[in-house]
Amino acid sequence: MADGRRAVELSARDLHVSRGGVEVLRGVDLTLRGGERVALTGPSGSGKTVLLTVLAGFAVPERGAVLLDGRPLVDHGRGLRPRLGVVFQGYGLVALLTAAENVELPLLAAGLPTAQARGRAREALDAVGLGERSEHLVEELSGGQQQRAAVARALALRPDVLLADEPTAEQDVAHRAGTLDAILATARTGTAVVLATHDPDVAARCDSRVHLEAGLLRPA
Ligand SMILES: Nc1ncnc2c1ncn2[C@@H]1O[C@H](COP(=O)(O)OP(=O)(O)OP(=O)(O)O)[C@@H](O)[C@H]1O
Repeated sequence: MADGRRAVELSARDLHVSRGGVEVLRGVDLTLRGGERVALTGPSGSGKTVLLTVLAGFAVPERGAVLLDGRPLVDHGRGLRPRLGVVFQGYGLVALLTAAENVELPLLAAGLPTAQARGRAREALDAVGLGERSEHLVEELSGGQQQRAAVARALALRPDVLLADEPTAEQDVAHRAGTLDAILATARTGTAVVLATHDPDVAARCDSRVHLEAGLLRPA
């Protein structure tokens, strides 16, 4: 591993998840290793977001389990959060903080010294082309800029696993390429990346593709 991190393995076993009385996931299996970049495709409403939410530990499956390095997510306790970077639709940014403060927040929560958190935030914001806007409040940013701030927040964590839900959907062509480059580059330091996307060009840039349909995941 380039920065000394050990290889990670995230595995989902026989996931069954219902939403609104419908079984959205009907026995999903997935194994993801450090350095792998996997595109998650599937029709709108097929359950990509639901799957990412379960992989992130934000929702619990009715059946099956998600294991990080062989242990259930819940067993990792507070140590789990800095290991998982997430970019979800809606972004979850704090509107009255600046972009930089939003990126620094989880780093400080993970115990990083302030100067180091600032440095990492700056680097991540630069990587997604948001350096010049870093001192702006989130509420002053456009939708696309907010999405890039959310990507920067996940990148700055240097997570073992990066789960991203259509992370370039709001971007123009130039920013789409740059943001995608920044996300995919994390695999070089051992991060495992899952990228839900409707964009065939984005899917093509990943190492492998899985397709979710009718509750089941298959290679694409
Ligand atoms: N909280 C909820 N209550 C009821 N139904 C839900 C809930 N969350 C998701 N669903 C349903 O679960 C299914 C899967 O939704 P999900 O958002 O995971 O799809 P998706 O593949 O990410 O779609 P898209 O590509 O449009 O983002 C949909 O039918 C959706 O209506």
